[in-house]
Formats: sequence, C-alpha cells, structure tokens
Amino acid sequence: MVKRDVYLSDRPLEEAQADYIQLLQQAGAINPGRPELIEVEKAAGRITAGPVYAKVSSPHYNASAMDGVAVRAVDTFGASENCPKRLKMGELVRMVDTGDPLPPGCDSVIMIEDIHFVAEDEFEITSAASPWQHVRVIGEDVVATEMIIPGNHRLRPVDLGGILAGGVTEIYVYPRPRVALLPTGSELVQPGAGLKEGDIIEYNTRVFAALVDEWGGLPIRYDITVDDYGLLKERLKSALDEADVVLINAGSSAGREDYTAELIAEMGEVFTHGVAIKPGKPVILGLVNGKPVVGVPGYPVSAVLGMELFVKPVVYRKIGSVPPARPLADCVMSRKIVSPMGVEEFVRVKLGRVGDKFIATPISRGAGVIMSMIRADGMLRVPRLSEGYNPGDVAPVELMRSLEEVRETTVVIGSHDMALDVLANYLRKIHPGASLSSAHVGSLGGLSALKRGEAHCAGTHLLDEETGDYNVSYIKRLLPGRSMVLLNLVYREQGFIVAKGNPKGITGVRDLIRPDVGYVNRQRGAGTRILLDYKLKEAGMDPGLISGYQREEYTHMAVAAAVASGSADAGMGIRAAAKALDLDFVGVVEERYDLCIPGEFRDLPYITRLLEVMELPEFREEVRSLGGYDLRDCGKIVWESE
Ligand SMILES: Nc1nc2c(c(=O)[nH]1)N[C@H]1C(S)=C(S)[C@@H](COP(=O)(O)OP(=O)(O)OC[C@H]3O[C@@H](n4cnc5c(N)ncnc54)[C@H](O)[C@@H]3O)O[C@H]1N2
Ligand code: MOO
Repeated sequence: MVKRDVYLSDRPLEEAQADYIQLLQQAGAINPGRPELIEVEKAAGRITAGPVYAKVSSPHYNASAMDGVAVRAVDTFGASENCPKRLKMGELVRMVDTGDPLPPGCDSVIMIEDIHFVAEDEFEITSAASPWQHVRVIGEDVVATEMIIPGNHRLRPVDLGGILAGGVTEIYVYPRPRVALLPTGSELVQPGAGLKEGDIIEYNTRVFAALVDEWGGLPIRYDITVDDYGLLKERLKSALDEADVVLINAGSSAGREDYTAELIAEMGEVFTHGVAIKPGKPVILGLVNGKPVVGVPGYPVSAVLGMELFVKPVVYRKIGSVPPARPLADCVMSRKIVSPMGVEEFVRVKLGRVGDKFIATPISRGAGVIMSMIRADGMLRVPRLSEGYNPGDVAPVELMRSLEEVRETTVVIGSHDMALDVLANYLRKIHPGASLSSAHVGSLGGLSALKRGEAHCAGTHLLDEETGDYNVSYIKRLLPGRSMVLLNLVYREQGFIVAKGNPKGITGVRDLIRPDVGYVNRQRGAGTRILLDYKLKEAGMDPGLISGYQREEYTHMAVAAAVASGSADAGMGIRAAAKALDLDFVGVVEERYDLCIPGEFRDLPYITRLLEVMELPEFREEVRSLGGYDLRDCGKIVWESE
C-alpha cells in the first residue's frame, strides 16, 4: 500500500473534545447499553441505571436500641433520686437486649446500667423514662418506598448496605462498556520475551486495560497486530463485532506504516486527526459502524494522555456518567518552563511543600518516558496561548497524589546521587506516610533553589579549587548571612565511566582530547562538570579540544547510559553509575557529597526523618553495595554557618 501525504490538524483541545462527544452523541454511539440486573453484593463500582427504592423499612419493627428493660414510660413517671420508684417484672416490664422487638404495650427502654435490682424480679429506678427513649422505631434508618440511591450513581461499598437494608437484593446497572484494545506494530513483543535490537515491549495496552477497568469499562485486549493494512482491517472488523469502543494503539502519526487514520477513514469516519497538545498530538478520533474508534498515539506518555483526554469521557458516557475533575492546587514554579505557542502542553511535575508554598518542579518531558508519569505528583497544563512560566510564577497543577502526601515530602533539589534513591526507599519503609522527591538540577541549581525557598535541602558536591574543600565557600557566596548546615551523606569516587574493558585505554584527562575519543559532559552548574573543568585547568588543557564537551546530560546515570549505548567513549561520573550498567571506571578523586540544609528546617521531620534513615545499618550496607561509596561521615554535620 502506498502512503499518501499525511497532514495532521492542530485542533484546540477543548474544541476536539467537545466536538467528538457531540458527534458521538448525535450518532447514538455513546448511549449507555441496555441495563442489566445484577446481585447487589456484586455491584460495587457499577453505575445504577435508575433510582433504587426501599421495599421494606429498616428497622421493620420497633426495636430496643440498648440492653435493659422495656417498660411503659407512664409507669416510670415520678421517679427521682429522692423518691425512687420500684417496678416488678411482668407483661409490661420485660428484659430486652439490643435489637429485640419491643414487647407489645411497651414504649420505652431503660438501660441496664440505670437499674438497681432489689430482688430477683424487682428493681428500682431514680429517674423517669421518656416515651420512645432507647427505641429504634420502624423506619428510623430506611422507610419503605423511600429512594435509597439515585440513578446514574457509582455504587460505593456503603451504598450496598443501604440497598440491602431496604430489602432489595438485585438492581439494574448499566453494562460495563466493552473496550477493545488493539496493539499494533511489527516491532512489538510480549512482556517477558527475549529482546533483540528494535524490539519494543508491548505494555501500553496493559496500561489501557487497567485504566478502562478503573473507569468502569470491560477491557478486551487483542494480540499484537503487525504493520499490515489487511491484517489490521481484519482485526478492526472483529473488534467492532465484539466491543462497544475500539482503541487502536500506535500507527497514528506520519510514518510509512502508520495506517490507523487511513483505515478508520476507509471503514467509517475520521473527525479529527491531530490535536494541538503535547504530548499526544497525533490522536485520531473516529467512528465506525456507529462505534467510537480512537487511534491512540504509540509513545507511552502520549498514549496515557490520549486515554485520559479522549477515551475516559467516552467510557464514562457509556455508563451514564462523566469523569470527575482532578483536584487542583496553586503551585509556585521552581524552574523556567518554556512551551511552544499554539500547543497545550502537559508537563509532569514533582510537588513539595516548602514553608507555606507548594513548589512544582518539572521532570522529563519526553513522550517516551513512562517514568515521568510514575514519578509525577501532578500535571501542569501550559495553555495553548502561553509560552510557559518563569520561576516564581504561580499556576494551577492537577494533582496526581494527595496534598497530604505532598505535605509529607522532603524536597531535595540539586545534584543527583544514587544514595538519595536508597534514602528515599528506606524513608518510605520506616515512615510509610513520608516520601522524598529529588529533582536533579546540579549542585549550583540546588543552592539557588534553597535561596528561593523551594527545597528543604540541596545535594551538593562543589569543589573549591583554592582550598580543596567542598561546598562551604559556595554556600557563603550564594547564601550570605543565611543560617545553613552541611550534613554529610557520602564520600564517593568520581572518575571516567568507560566501556567494558576500557577499549579506548582511557587513563586520565589527557586522553579526552584524543581525536578517537568522544566525551559526554554534565550540564553547567553540576559539581561533576566543575570537577572536570578543575582537572582540565590543572592539566593546562583547553576544553574546546574535547569532542563532545558541549554534549550535556543531567545525571550520572544518563552519562553512563550514553557510554553504554556507544554514543560516547567517556564521561565523568560516579563509580556506582558505571557499576549499575556494567561499565568500567577509571577513578580520579574521592569527593564529599553533602546535603545543605537551611537552619530553619534542620529540626523539622523533613530532615530528622532522613537522619533516622542514615543511622540504619541496612541503608548503609545497601549504599556501600552500589560501589565506590564511603559512609564514614554519613549523618554527621560537617559544617555550620556562624
Ligand atoms: N514525521 C513525524 N513523525 C512523528 C510525528 C509526526 O507528527 N511527524 N509525531 C510524533 C509523535 S508526537 C508521536 S506521539 C509518535 C506517534 O507515533 P505512532 O502513534 O505512529 O506510534 P509508533 O510510531 O508506532 O510508535 C511510537 C513509539 O511508541 C512506542 N509504542 C508503540 N506501541 C507501544 C506499545 N503497545 N507498548 C509500548 N510502547 C509502544 C514505541 O516506543 C514506539 O517507538 O510519532 C512521532 N513521530
Ligand atoms: O505528540 Mo507526541 O504525542 O509528543 O509524543
């Protein structure tokens, strides 16, 4: 099949969303299915197809609400401390337990604690009982014929109790819409399969299945379809026979084997191909045989966003409902966020509460980085007609974690070290409500974040060329007059990360200017970058002669990954990063990595909890096992401002 040119449209998001729902409504494609009768005890999470009325009252008889004696209130009148009244067991004075029917003629219950027995069958009371005291009258909870639950209501566990109390055991709910999930792409392999170059693990439709289930739909996952127009057409046909909604994953953009839009257009109608959002642009919104068919982009983040923005409303409508709005919180931007005009961008952010502000720090924006969805606490929408935000700007963020959790998060901004990940892990283990979020902006970036009040502490390893000491002179210069402490986390080996077996024979900085050596650098402001520059200066070398000096990565692991991929021969970083990817390492120095903490935070749980973790032998052991770490001063204050 020869592909024609593909021009994606740039429709504004709200317009594309509203139009799609309207067109589907007109086509009758998102009407809820015919209600089905199911057992109440299996109905949690389902949507009621109509109101549920009580068949019986609850209680359906007058019931004693306490253990004690049932009486006629009039028989107790006149009783007081000074003038106790005696009652004898009989027809109208009878022992009852909680829940027992009130004996005929009785209208009141006296609690056993308020009774003083004077004989086997006679007792004294010192106050009168009022009529209907401690009695649960008929219908106190539910009155027969009363509406217990309205229609179009998602049933919660307590709702089941109310419905059953009302004597109802079966109810009508909307059927869960069947959503067919079609993964496409010749490069896809099933999870767990052996991988060769070019293989991609198929996980998107697994994520989709869990989402559809969460929204109330019934996912039907199909086998992978290779990139073949005819095969895809067959799949789509059988999916349309079986399901109410069909999702085709990938093949949505302009590639040579991107058939989705063409196929939907051939078999039905494409309303929209291309929405002005990032990620997720190439989404396809269509209709075939009266059923919604959505082409969801292949990249995992684009895919999840496509699901949230276009498929979720369809699934909800099919069960007579609309998606609940995500809660929002106003947050302060910690970094500059540049976003193209004309596109609504969805930026994943980490959140933390520092002082009285919620701080948002953007994380990876790549559409292929599923980890960004895992790490994110929130989603910042940069509107279509905005070019982004400056540090300090306030904007609403959609919460992906509760504010309560965010409040219990220690925010570390600065240089990256793998010991921080281990610290985060043990922190959650011993304080399950707490967490640590780290943003990697380099040591200097971390100190700037402290200056702006956007972090509880900063990871830093800045070498002072003059004194050979770490961090102190930088803090004095960047945060003058502020009360600060330096808490040591680790000493670690820095050096060159090189390929296994060190094939280029790199032994020190002098090798970096060799024409056959490609370097990968760290970003400006990173302690590791400063260390390299210092070493170059020491050796009297011109950085301009190093091929790859301009190539910047943000973490040790990213540098190691560049070496592992073969796109660079060497990069400066920590031994643990080399070890993690089974690379070789040429040691250069041992350096001190500290957490710089503003004095006002040092006694807050954000910090004291970290100190607790640093004392744990298993934490220390795990960090040591990463390789290249010495924890001799871990948890010690190594410097304090006057
Ligand atoms: N020339 C152009 N190229 C691309 C454009 C464009 O407009 N012009 N758009 C880019 C954007 S934006 C996106 S998003 C992707 C969309 O790609 P497709 O929907 O066509 O999907 P594929 O190219 O087949 O796959 C992309 C990528 O997604 C991953 N993938 C796919 N399926 C799965 C799955 N089931 N599980 C996990 N991961 C999956 C995989 O990494 C693929 O490499 O196109 C850009 N290109
Ligand atoms: O728009 Mo694509 O969905 O960014 O990756």
